[in-house]
Amino acid sequence: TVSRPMGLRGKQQQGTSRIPSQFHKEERVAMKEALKGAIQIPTVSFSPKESNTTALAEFGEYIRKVFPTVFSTSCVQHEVVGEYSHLFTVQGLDPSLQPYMLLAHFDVVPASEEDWEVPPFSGLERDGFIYGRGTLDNKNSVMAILQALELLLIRNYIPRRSFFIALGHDEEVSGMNGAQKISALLQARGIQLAFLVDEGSFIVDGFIPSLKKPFAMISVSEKGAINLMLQVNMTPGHSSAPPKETSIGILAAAVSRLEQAPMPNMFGSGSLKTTLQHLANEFPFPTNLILSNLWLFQPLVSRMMERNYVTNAMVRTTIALTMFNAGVKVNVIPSTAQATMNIRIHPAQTVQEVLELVKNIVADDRVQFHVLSAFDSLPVSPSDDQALGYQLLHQTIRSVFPEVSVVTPGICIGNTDSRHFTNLTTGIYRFNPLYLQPQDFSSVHGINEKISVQAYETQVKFIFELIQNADTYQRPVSDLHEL
Ligand SMILES: CCCCCCCC/C=C\CCCCCCCC(=O)N[C@@H](Cc1ccc(O)cc1)C(=O)O
Ligand SMILES: [Zn+2]
Ligand SMILES: [Zn+2]
Repeated sequence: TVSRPMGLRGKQQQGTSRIPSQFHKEERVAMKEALKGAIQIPTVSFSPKESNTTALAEFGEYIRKVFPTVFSTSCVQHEVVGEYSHLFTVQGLDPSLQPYMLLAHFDVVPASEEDWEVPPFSGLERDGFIYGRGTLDNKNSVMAILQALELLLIRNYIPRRSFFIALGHDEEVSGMNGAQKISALLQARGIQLAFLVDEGSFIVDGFIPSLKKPFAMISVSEKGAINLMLQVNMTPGHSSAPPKETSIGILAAAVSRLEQAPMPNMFGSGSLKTTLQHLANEFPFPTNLILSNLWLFQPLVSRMMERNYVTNAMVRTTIALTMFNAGVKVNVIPSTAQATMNIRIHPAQTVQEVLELVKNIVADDRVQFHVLSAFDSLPVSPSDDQALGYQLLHQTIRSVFPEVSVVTPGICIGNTDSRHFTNLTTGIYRFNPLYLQPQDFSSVHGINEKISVQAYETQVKFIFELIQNADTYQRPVSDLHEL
């Protein structure tokens, strides 16, 4: 099956000639060196209250230095928002075209030196790969977006359609000071976006064992989340005469019950069904037949999806126990035990429904529930012929990755800064133009995160083409029919 972007037919551009996405040797060297320099700035978010603010400020200086044309061209306005985040407004020639946004973040999660093959903030190049925290999540996007714009401006490109580039500084700790403030600022200015492109999905390769070909998944929604703290208070005392049950034991039994009772499989009411239907013909016999007849084989396929952690996360609400605290001394029975968990909510369920299920599984009145934060899954963005953002991504994937034959909508199992922009657009697309294999996925927030020089160049090329593709006068197909 060769899937085609159906919504963008006819003439591509009027007036301006297209700039080929070919870069000189010196430009290619400069772009990889610029990425290495960005990786060397340790812009770590430790918690909502603790980040390396010196590095965040230094990053602002760094992008000014390496992208001088972006900062000196009159059609580009630059603002710092929330102290460290950046908002660029690129003024297009035609105000009748609705603007869009390219979104990325330059804060990173911490990395401990000793586990890595190369120091995580070295940006070292080895065997064609640039190593370091942020090479996939998400300084690659930050740098590629600015790099593509720099190269377009150097070639005297002036966009027709206005667009915003928003670069968050606190995505890894929820985006409240960066992305959310940028969103509020644009809302106050009365801006509505045609669409937005952020991180959150890839050209995925090797996540489904019998599927040999990679496919591009554009995430059109993301799971909801609850950070939940469970607490048990009991009478403290001397460990030499312990009671039958302690706060630690009661809490441990409660969280163990949660681990033993997974949330229900929601495959039947989720978008993974659509994703697999798009992919059906790519599978060998008999999986192709099974996936083409989900009305019959749904129970079988939903069980197959549970077999690996990533596809399992796509069919159900997941609960990860992430913090466990109790006790101060070996011979003191503590009064309080606390366990914190990170719950990711499947779109077919709500925060309230999940909390109800969790309480029923714990089924112990001595366990208190404290919701630290919670939000439902994000609205599903359109992926039909009329969806401009989706169709532009599809078109650009086809031209930059001609070997990728399937582009499919999907769901992001993590959360992204894009969730702060639902007030500005219904078209939120999470897609990084990079191949991702399971071992790459493990390196994100893990060890030895790296990007190949060639993959980074291709990411710059993708954005270079996407910006030009967005300068289209083509209307969604249904509008064309009305003309
Ligand atoms: C047929 C299906 C095959 C599926 C293959 C899927 C492969 C994996 C593809 C994408 C990976 C998902 C990448 C997730 C990016 C999420 C970025 C992130 O880590 N975000 C943080 C943000 C956050 C949210 C809330 C907080 O309080 C702090 C941070 C996250 O934890 O989600
Ligand atoms: Zn990220
Ligand atoms: Zn991350």
